[in-house]
Amino acid sequence: MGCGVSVIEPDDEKDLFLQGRKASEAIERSLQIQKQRDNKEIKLLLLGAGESGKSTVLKQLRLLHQGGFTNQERTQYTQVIWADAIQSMKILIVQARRLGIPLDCDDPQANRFLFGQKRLVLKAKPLDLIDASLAGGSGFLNDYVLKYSETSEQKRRGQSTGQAQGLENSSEEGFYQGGVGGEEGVALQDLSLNLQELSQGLNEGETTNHPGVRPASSAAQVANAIQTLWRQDRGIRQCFARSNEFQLESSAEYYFEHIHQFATPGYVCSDEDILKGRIKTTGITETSFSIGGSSFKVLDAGGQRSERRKWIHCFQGITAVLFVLAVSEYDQMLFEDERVNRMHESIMLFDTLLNSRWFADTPFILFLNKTDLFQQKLTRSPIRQFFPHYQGRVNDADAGLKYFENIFLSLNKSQRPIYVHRTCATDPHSMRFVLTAVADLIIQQNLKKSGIL
Ligand SMILES: Nc1nc2c(ncn2[C@@H]2O[C@H](COP(=O)(O)OP(=O)(O)OP(=O)(O)O)[C@@H](O)[C@H]2O)c(=O)[nH]1
Ligand SMILES: [Mg+2]
Repeated sequence: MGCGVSVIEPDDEKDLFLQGRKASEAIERSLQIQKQRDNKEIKLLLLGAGESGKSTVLKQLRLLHQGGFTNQERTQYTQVIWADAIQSMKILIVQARRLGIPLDCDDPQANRFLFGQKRLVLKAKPLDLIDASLAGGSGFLNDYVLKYSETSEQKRRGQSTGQAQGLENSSEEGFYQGGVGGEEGVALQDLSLNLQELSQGLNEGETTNHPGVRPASSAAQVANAIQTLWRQDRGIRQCFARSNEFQLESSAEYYFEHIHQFATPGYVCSDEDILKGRIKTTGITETSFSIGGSSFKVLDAGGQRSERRKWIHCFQGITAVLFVLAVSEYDQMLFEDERVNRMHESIMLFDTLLNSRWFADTPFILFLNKTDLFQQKLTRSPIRQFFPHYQGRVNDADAGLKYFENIFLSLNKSQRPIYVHRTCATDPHSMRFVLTAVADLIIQQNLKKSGIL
């Protein structure tokens, strides 16, 4: 904010009262100028739980209005996706064991080849196979280790609660605490997924005796092994179909289908890869756009619980809130706390934000996102199993979406309309229409608010 300078005339020099008055007038003028500037700029705040698709929506805006992504981002995503792909396949192998799903690759007698491929994947060390500096340096490494260090599930949970700063007694407390009750009686699932231990176990005596396993495997070999397991092992597919029962990247299937490209040194991600890739947002990013002659500032906030305590810092002067709900996650648990259903978390979050004093006059737009994944899972994961009040048919996507939409709309305690869109944030074609409609709506609302319409 710029500060005006008050000019002191010679006659006024000794008149302290006049000097003071001029100084406050100058400050007042400068505040007015700032306010006018703020009124002109549209501030759109993206909120929602972790992994709901906020940053993907922002990526679509960048494709539409900013010419897309930089080369540095494209190489960064190659590294991150490659590492996530390896780890995602490891997770499927280990989870299959936990869930009692027999894997074709588990039997060295029946299928020596697949067995060898499994060993290759389990022994692969993603951090040795990628260029960590291109992936985002130490920030990436910290997040990455936390993300995949299964023994830290409790730590993840600890980080998501009890660290409230300055909001302990406020009514907004709910949006970072998650509103979850006591821990009594809740058994922590031991996923037996400490991948480090797993790799150590392998190193102790399992390295030399099996055909197909080489001590040091190249990226191409690991990629090949992932592709083979994905295509040929029926147990891996069965386990994937039950991935709502554990934590797996939303785009794991895409990574496996395109595994060789991510393993190729020097590969530069396409727009589609970047839309499918995931880098968790930490803090709040601000991106400016010019849309339809209006200046937009889009604020993208990290949605995981530990990130939400930062939200309040950007609640002032918001023109509209765009709340992103991953509607497909009605059968999944939070990454931060595997006792809590993701849909329940989003409902609580939306309720707290929509009815908070901060946004009493702010328009809300609700994206029912990940409709593609929603549609795909309806039959294998019936909504009624998780939401017993649901009356619609099992595979009726429209009824399912309407059901969740009504739950969210029923939380509205004000007269404000809530604008709802069904979205697949990774699809540039449909998002172009949705985002154009949203921008038009916000521009109109802003003009009305500033008295121009
Ligand atoms: N299939 C599918 N995947 C989606 C969709 N929207 C987002 N994703 C994927 O979901 C993952 C998470 O998306 P992000 O945009 O990073 O989620 P976020 O809300 O920004 O997450 P935080 O930064 O942790 O708050 C990414 O791998 C996206 O590609 C969708 O509509 N369909
Ligand atoms: Mg994000």
